[in-house]
Amino acid sequence: MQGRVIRARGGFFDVYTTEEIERRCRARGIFKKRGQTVLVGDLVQLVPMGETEGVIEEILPRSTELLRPPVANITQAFVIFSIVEPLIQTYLLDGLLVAVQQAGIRPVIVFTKCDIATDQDKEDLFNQYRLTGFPIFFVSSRKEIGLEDVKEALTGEITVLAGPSGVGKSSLLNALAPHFSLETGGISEKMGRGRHTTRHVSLLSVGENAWVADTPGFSQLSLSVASQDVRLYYPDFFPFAQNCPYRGCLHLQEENCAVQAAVERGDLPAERLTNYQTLVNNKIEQEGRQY
Ligand SMILES: Nc1nc2c(ncn2[C@@H]2O[C@H](COP(=O)(O)OP(=O)(O)OP(=O)(O)O)[C@@H](O)[C@H]2O)c(=O)[nH]1
Ligand SMILES: [Zn+2]
Repeated sequence: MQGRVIRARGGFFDVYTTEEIERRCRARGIFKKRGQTVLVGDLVQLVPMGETEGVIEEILPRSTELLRPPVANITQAFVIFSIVEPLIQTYLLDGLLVAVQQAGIRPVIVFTKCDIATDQDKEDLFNQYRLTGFPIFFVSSRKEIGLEDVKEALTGEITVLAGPSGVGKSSLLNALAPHFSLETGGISEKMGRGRHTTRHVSLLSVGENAWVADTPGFSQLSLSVASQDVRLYYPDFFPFAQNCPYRGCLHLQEENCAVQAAVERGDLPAERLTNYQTLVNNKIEQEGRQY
């Protein structure tokens, strides 16, 4: 029998099985000997025991593996930013898009709190990210705008949420699946998350064959990409970068850089390039300090 590990606690693993029930499982001792750990998100082979228990016999190959939170087989990351309150910082958004792709995970851009943003703001953001080809959603958890489209995007996927504090990640999860009643507003939750409390990641069911990790992932700190590789995560630059005078053009100050030319013509959003250049320059500086 197969199943998906959705929770790990005190040496037990809760596995959602093909029978569509949860079984509380132990892992075979052999994993420890091999130095393997069962992760939340793992697809496992198990032997059922009784009505509600089982033993995990095998971990099936993982497509992705995150360290923070420790979760396997994430297929997509919702990169979540509010447009206002707090005001969007596109530099952080662009950095998260790079970090997510670097982990082999597909980014989905979600702009929250649409109820308090202007149409002009939404249009500008849409135009800024349209050429990346990543899916873009505009939602309001408070006014229940755009939630159906988001639900559809979650189907068949294991999703992790990423984004700064206060942008409405918990509110979005609550709006999608009200039975979670996650704490929102930050304060009480942050106190519960004190330095000494261990946070366990769980997968929450947000519909049939749709799972979301309850602990956000990725941060600016997790971005370990080399300066010359940043450009590999800018699909909106690709069609123009082909015409740069030489391979390996970093699109910084190079003469006849086709990406810079595209921005000057208005074919690429200027902010995408300036954020990119800041990121690359910061990386170059960091690398310089390491030697
Ligand atoms: N106007 C408006 N406010 C919202 C919306 N969604 C969330 N908020 C408010 O934004 C604040 C932060 O929401 P949370 O859901 O706690 O944000 P979070 O991203 O989970 O924050 P952290 O737990 O700190 O990471 C709360 O005061 C919410 O009431 C929305 O759609 N519209
Ligand atoms: Zn270039």
